[in-house]
Amino acid sequence: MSYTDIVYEEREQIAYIAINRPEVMNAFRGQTVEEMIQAMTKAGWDKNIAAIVLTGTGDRAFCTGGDQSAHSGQYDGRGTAGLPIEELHSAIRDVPKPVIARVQGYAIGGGNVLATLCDMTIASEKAVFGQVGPKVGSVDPGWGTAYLAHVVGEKKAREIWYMCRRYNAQEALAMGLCNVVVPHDQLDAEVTKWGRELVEKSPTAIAIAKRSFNASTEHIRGIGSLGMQALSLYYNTDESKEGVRAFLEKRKPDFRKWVK
Ligand SMILES: CC(C)(COP(=O)(O)OP(=O)(O)OC[C@H]1O[C@@H](n2cnc3c(N)ncnc32)[C@H](O)[C@@H]1OP(=O)(O)O)[C@@H](O)C(=O)NCCC(=O)NCCSC(=O)c1cc(O)c2ccccc2c1O
Repeated sequence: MSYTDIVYEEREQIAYIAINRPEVMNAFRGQTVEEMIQAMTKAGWDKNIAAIVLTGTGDRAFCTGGDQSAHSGQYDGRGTAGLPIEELHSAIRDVPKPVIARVQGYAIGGGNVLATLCDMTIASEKAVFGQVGPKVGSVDPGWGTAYLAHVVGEKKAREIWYMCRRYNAQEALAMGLCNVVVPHDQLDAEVTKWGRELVEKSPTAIAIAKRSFNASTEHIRGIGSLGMQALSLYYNTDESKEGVRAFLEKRKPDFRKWVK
């Protein structure tokens, strides 16, 4: 398959999937998510691949979530809310090998959810993490909220979602949102080092460990798919549309005007 929205590479038994939409800070549209699912599944079930690195091209953004310019009530792809994002989340969870988020810039909105869902996160000191849902008329009702609480704790997860603040790499490290922070120019060397170490490990032991880690949070998949139905209805409200309009018009949203 040839890709338009991502770059896919394999080096030294490590697969690299990079969102390649720097003009929108590596935000994803329907096509992007389809390609990511395809690449994640291909790498995930290839016995020669030991680890998968998920990242974005350029220096500004890992991923800033849904492409707001491809959003008018619903996104432009398939799936409950116009993006097959649940399938991508499932692919990251289900592939029997470690997925590493290489975060070199903004990991915001749905981009933050992707980084959270990866098995491990390696961040550059320039990385910025955060949620924007309640600022732009959206929310991730499964992995992005409930699973985040497993990763950083209930209080911090609620702060992240309700307050929509940005967190630098050191703050993310302190709350357990990433595994390590390295100087920006050493990020690729660090990612390669972790990848090479994984190549040396027993693939079956790692697959069993991953499934075992997954087991205790598997119920969140159901919460997410139920929540996606609600999100789809929410996207069609004036309250949600106000968030998208305000972002594109570069102004503060006035949600209270639209609450029914
Ligand atoms: C990332 C930012 C914090 C950066 O802020 P900064 O001030 O540095 O830069 P700008 O705001 O001026 O942005 C520069 C440039 O990039 C464009 N851009 C940035 N993000 C997006 C985006 N997501 N979509 C489209 N375009 C984007 C921006 O418009 C500027 O373009 P110019 O042409 O004017 O230069 C800040 O940009 C920011 O907060 N971005 C908001 C990101 C956002 O709203 N994300 C979507 C949240 S909702 C979501 O992610 C989501 C996730 C899911 O998993 C879903 C699943 C199913 C359905 C829906 C889902 C969903 O909505």
